[in-house]
Amino acid sequence: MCTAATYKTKDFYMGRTLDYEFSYGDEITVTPRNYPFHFRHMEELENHYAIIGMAHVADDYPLYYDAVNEKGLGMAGLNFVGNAVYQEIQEGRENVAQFEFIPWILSQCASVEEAKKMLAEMNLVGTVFAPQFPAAQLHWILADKYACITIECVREGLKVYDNPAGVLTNNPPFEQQMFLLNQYMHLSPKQPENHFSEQLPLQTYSRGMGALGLPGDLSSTSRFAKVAFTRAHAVSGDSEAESVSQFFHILGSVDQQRGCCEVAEDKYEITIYTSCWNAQKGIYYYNTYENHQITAVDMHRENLDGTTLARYPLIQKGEIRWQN
Ligand SMILES: C[C@H](CCC(=O)NCCS(=O)(=O)O)[C@H]1CC[C@H]2[C@@H]3[C@H](O)C[C@@H]4C[C@H](O)CC[C@]4(C)[C@H]3C[C@H](O)[C@]12C
Repeated sequence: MCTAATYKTKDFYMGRTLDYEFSYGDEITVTPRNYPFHFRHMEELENHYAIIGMAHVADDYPLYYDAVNEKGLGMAGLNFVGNAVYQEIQEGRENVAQFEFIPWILSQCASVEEAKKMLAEMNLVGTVFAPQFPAAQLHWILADKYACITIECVREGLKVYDNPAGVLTNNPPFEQQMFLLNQYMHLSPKQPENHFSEQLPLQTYSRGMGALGLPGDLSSTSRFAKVAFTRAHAVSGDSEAESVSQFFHILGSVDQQRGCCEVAEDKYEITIYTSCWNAQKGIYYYNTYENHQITAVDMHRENLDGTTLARYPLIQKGEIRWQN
């Protein structure tokens, strides 16, 4: 399972949890402007926007999971197993392989508006990067500080939805996730009043009772509701430290602890990493399951006019700060 969200204070932030039972070998990867993208079914792109994000690098190619470009447009791919259906190659269209989708959009679009125009020309195909990497069945959240959309390629074709919740998890399709939110419209951060019965002396006995009924399990629909509620009510100061800290708390509301989601005997899905990027500043923050310290990589500290990838393996080891 995975969860992605957007968040706005003075700056615009976005990020995701990556929940899985194993890691592909993830690295914060900066693709500079002159790294050539050799697309499988389209012309090579020699110059483009710089990108920073989490990727598995194979044969010097950044297989991005989530990323943001220097214009502040960000995108994340989340599992959509059983529902993602890629298209057949078609002459006269932009045939984008699923693993090229994030680089193709982020290298060329400065905004969601621009991306929507590119999506109208796109044919998303299932071409694999290499035999050992079968096509990942994903759907995507794409956002800048003005707009957020969800992109799903299903049996009926490519669907693009406005995403007013600013949240994405996994199955079922996005429209159903949004519909299910109707169930929770009575929830509130304020304490409830007794509408149950005037004849009964009902009282609140604990703080937080306004959100009684907000799900806490790890299913995709429950995480969608939990994080949508948390994000909608999150309050923080405008500073970078307060905003980033609050963002990690928002996604922390759907953190997966080892042992609670068994996917095979003795195999558990966990939150491998949580990311948060400041879209305007091009800074990528993350922490990992064992390392709660927030670590940052700033794209603007790299040579963005270069031709080679800059790669930073995740710092996985946590440290305890002793006070005595
Ligand atoms: C496993 C990751 C998604 C995690 C997730 O959504 N978990 C939910 C589990 S569940 O459905 O709810 O059960 C996805 C997100 C991005 C994916 C990677 C990216 O798409 C980049 C390449 C794409 C290649 O086709 C496969 C390898 C790969 C390197 C992908 C491996 C894997 O599928 C990743 C890492």
